[in-house]
Amino acid sequence: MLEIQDLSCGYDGKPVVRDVSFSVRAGEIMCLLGPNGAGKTTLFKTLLSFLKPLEGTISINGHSTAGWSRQMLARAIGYVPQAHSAPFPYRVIDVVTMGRTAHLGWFAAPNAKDKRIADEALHSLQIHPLRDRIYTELSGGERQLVLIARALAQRSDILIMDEPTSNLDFGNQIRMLEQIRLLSNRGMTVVMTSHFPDHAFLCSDKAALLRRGQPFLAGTVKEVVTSGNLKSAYGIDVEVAEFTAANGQKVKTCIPLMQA
Ligand SMILES: Nc1ncnc2c1ncn2[C@@H]1O[C@H](COP(=O)(O)OP(=O)(O)OP(=O)(O)O)[C@@H](O)[C@H]1O
Repeated sequence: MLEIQDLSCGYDGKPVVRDVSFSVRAGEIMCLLGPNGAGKTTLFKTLLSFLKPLEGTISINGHSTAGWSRQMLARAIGYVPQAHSAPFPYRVIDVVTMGRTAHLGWFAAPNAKDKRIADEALHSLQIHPLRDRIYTELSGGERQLVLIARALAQRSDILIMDEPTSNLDFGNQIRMLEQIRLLSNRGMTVVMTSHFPDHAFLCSDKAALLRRGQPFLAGTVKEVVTSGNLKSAYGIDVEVAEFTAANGQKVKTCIPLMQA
């Protein structure tokens, strides 16, 4: 569904990220890991066409996205930014309806169908009670869910999520990962970033690792999230452990080893 081949991206002709190739199929989740400044946002900006690729191709359902209008791309890919403070105190329903922009013609205002789709998105995430609340008065976790609802209202098949768990407490991080898993169960393709390799174990089918000055890695979570790869990316010693929980669930986790 989403296929990236030999992609290099960066600024002013200078690559930040080189030779990136991966594919994510419908209903799969890919977790993109990498240290600060490795180029995760730069790669996302390129996937979303805010930056032109320096080399390589991005294809959706076998069609290169080069030359697609912003509207065509927005219908194919929804973007969920980190929960942010909106400059104006919009109501939640208005923020979510903004997700319909890609489907509106020039100067057209959202109609009853757009409002219905926005309401459906709120229901599907079980946050409809927030409908008439003011976005800027919500907690970080609630805002993040509203931004996901906005992307769902966009009705794209692919979701790009920039650190969907940032600013969330421990419980809400896990609830957010469960929510992402539910979206993928409905057939959505999700590419998300995280600063926690455990999140790849918890909810991803695939993982990718951007490392400064080293080759890009992509594959199954088991192939990519290894102690050696994490050490080469983050410069710390990490052990990957597996244990069986009381309910029989097998869980893998990364254990950092302190030097001091
Ligand atoms: N507009 C820009 N012009 C030039 N260089 C930029 C620009 N934006 C980012 N960079 C540089 O590109 C590199 C990658 O930045 P990017 O924001 O993509 O990293 P990241 O992996 O998303 O980092 P973080 O995890 O800290 O958010 C950094 O060295 C950064 O300084």
